[in-house]
Amino acid sequence: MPSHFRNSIPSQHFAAEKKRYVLYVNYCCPWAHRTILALGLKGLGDVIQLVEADARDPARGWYFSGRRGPDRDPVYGVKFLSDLYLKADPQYKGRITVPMLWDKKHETIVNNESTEIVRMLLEGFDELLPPEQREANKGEASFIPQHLRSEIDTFNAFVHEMVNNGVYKTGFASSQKAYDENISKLFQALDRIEYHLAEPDHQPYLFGQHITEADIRLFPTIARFDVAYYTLFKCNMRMIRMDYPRLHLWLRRLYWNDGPETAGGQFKKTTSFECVSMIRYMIHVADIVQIKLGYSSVASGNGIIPAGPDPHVLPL
Ligand SMILES: N[C@@H](CCC(=O)N[C@@H](CS)C(=O)NCC(=O)O)C(=O)O
Repeated sequence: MPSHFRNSIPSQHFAAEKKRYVLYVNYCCPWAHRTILALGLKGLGDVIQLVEADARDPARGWYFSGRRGPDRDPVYGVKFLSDLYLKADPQYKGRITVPMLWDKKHETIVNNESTEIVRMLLEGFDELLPPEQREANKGEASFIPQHLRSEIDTFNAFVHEMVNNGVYKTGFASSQKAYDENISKLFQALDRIEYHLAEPDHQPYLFGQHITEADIRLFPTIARFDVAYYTLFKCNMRMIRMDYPRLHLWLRRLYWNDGPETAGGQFKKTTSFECVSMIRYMIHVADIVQIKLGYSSVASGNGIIPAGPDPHVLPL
């Protein structure tokens, strides 16, 4: 279902301003993860407030439990994310999703579509940053270099459909036929990315020497693959660590890199395997939602967290 709030920053109503916007996330959610990554990599921690809704209620959706994140929304003191959706639009009947970008000035939702939020974070706040951190001044090191823009857009669209969404289509297939079709497409897509990474221009990162938006959008799915999707979503034809040497190296390079290009280790710091149950919310069991527990509750229905793989990400 398409997201409902689709405004941009900067635009006539939504200027890029420090401390005006709040990004609501959950660390288990791969769509939120990409926005948390973009925020961290761009060094926007002082510009945009990051708030975690760490739990999910079967009837009312995401809320602030106080276990990992705050016990109330720090802006309005409400308990449920749905209160903010209804504040933005009292008639709203759509899904209450994270990530969600909130504007404190107009007291409304700017956008709740992760692909668009990522673009805004990467490019829309540059006037507030020091000149050397602005995309226009970074040349080939920018997150979406001019000469690669259409290639990155095409790659992102493919990854979105076949991989980011592909694991869900496989995991939640409601017939054997749908499962068979989706798992086959998913692994064909992973094979294609493995092949893409064989090109000298596509190493060490997806588009060469510098981390781009394409890396940011693929990482949350691949980081969860062996740990959650392989078993719990039955995406088990091949494993990243066993069967995709280039993709595995790409994953570990991003995960273990704590230098300036990852703004001090943003890929590792933002990947929370401990975060409660990635899938629990999908089967409508109320609890904290984190990657491993979350997924395990959904798939098996009994909340048992699998032991492996150990370690979650192998050393570089
Ligand atoms: N198109 C959205 C999808 C976001 C999404 O589905 N988020 C999930 C968490 S991983 C969610 O909030 N689900 C709650 C629900 O559907 O009620 C995006 O990419 O931002």
